[in-house]
Amino acid sequence: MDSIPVKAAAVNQVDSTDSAPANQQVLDLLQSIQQNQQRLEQRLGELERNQGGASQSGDATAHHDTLPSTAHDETFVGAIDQGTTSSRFLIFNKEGEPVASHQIEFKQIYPHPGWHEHDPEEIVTSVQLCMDEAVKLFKRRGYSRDSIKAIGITNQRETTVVWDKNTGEPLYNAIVWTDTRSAALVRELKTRSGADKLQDKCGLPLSTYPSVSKLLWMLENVDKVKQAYENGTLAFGTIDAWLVYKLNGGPQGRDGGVFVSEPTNASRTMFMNLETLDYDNSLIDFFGLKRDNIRLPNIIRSSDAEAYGSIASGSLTGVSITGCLGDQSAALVGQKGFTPGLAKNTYGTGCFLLYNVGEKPVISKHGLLATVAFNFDGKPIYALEGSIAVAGQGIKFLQNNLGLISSSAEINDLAASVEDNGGCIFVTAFSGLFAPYWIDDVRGSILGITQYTQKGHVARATLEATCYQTKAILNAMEKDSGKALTELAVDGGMSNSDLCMQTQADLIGIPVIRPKMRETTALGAAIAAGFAVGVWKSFDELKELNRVGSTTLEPKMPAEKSAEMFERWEKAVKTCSGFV
Ligand SMILES: Nc1ncnc2c1ncn2[C@@H]1O[C@H](COP(=O)(O)OP(=O)(O)O)[C@@H](O)[C@H]1O
Ligand SMILES: O=P(O)(O)OC[C@H](O)CO
Repeated sequence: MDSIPVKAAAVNQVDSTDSAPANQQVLDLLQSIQQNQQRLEQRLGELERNQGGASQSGDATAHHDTLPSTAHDETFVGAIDQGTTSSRFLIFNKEGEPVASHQIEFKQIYPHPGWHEHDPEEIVTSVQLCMDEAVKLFKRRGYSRDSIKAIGITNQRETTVVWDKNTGEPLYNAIVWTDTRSAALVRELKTRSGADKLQDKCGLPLSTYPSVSKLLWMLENVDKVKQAYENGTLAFGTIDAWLVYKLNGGPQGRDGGVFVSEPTNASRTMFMNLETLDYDNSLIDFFGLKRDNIRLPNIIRSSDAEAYGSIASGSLTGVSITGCLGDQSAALVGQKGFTPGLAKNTYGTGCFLLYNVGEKPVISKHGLLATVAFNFDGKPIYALEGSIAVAGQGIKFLQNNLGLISSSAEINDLAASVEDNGGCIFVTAFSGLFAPYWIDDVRGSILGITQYTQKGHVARATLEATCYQTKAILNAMEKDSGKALTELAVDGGMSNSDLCMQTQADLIGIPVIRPKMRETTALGAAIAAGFAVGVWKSFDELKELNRVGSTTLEPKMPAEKSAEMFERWEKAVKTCSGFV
């Protein structure tokens, strides 16, 4: 919203000391104009605060009710958050407060049951548009574009893009992390010798989830991809690599294209060795790929002032990209989970619990993943991860497929219209079940339906499904780490639901802490970028960021009741396993 020019000059020209009583009317009129002007400006301020840089579409998850009182010559860091359902760009000040943002939902492509694609070009254009719109808003608020010192990127992980290294042309739609088309291929891989040793090296179990299975499917099924592989022009990357490449200008960028990734993303391909933080030929061999035929992005640090290049076009042309993190690692950083023992759970499209385990990876024996939390300075920090494939996606299903609600936020009223789940359990296994179960022959199933079941029960069961899986993950984490969490930091779109977060606290029996500013994923990317250019210099400096105004949800349900609910969930999982 542009500010209305203040017409103060005419008012100021009236010198009230000269005024004869006959002029009183004029003075009163001028005073009333001045008061109106002030009211108008106040109202404008309010409107902008309410807009708060909020999203332009769908589920606005911006929570910036107050406009930070920052001096306009401050330093800012931009953050691109390229998620599964939307792209956003946020501009943060040094206090970690977003001062402007823009969000766009983009097309979800479901060509067949179990298939899920994105258009790689649309991903890039949505990001560019978000940057341009957020910068417009930023400038309208009186800030200078030159005060944006660096840009960080955070992104949906595992989603796989392949393109021609010479032309920059995508060779197929991006195959999204949720996609299960490679199930048969994965079953075959599991029978190969050495399959049981993979996780020790790369941290992930064989499943349809990591990027490699998506790449192998394309190599088997898409002629253009096969051909590029044979010609040695096949570039493969996760969304971070694709975005950095395109934002730098593609093949016209520096050195014929900036082609980099970093460990929190590269570790999700199954090609990266967790200890060396580099591609491991034994992993690549296992998958039957020829290293020379495939161009893999260089793995660099998550925070780097030079190597990520800079924005080649649009309103931020010339601004350097200096940090990058997969979205779940970024959320851990944004929640300031820098020390071992800290954990966060992000309820987005899926839901991902990351637990900082320190300087050595922990290979799970109980269905969790080992992953890189961040690598800012060459000393990587690792995390144990519990990945849930369907969280907010279940809510979107009720909205888009069943028409039970018309916006995500409505699920809360619908779920609150009933007292409990009425015996209903929704195993939201649209992509099979991920951690800690890793069952790929199960599909979404609603159990326990009777004549008594109402829409509200299904809504409640949808929210509860993520909470049960979180409980199962925490149980596994406790077994792997030998420690129990004492509280759980949460964020992500679905954490907006009080009912869901209360259910979560009830089921896990520990407090759930939700920050006021929930764009922690973007904040994490900004931190990675800001570190590289000295906006922040130490973890200590970040302690106070986003601390004020958090909500704590204490467990209220009797332990026996929550144990009984969880037992029913586990029974439901067993009941529908093996269905496919
Ligand atoms: N008020 C709300 N209550 C419950 N769920 C919500 C609410 N607002 C958004 N969501 C859910 O949050 C998800 C989006 O969260 P977000 O963190 O933006 O995810 P992503 O990064 O995966 O795109 C959507 O699936 C949506 O259903
Ligand atoms: O889109 P989100 O936020 O659910 O995150 C996607 C994950 O990175 C997939 O591993």
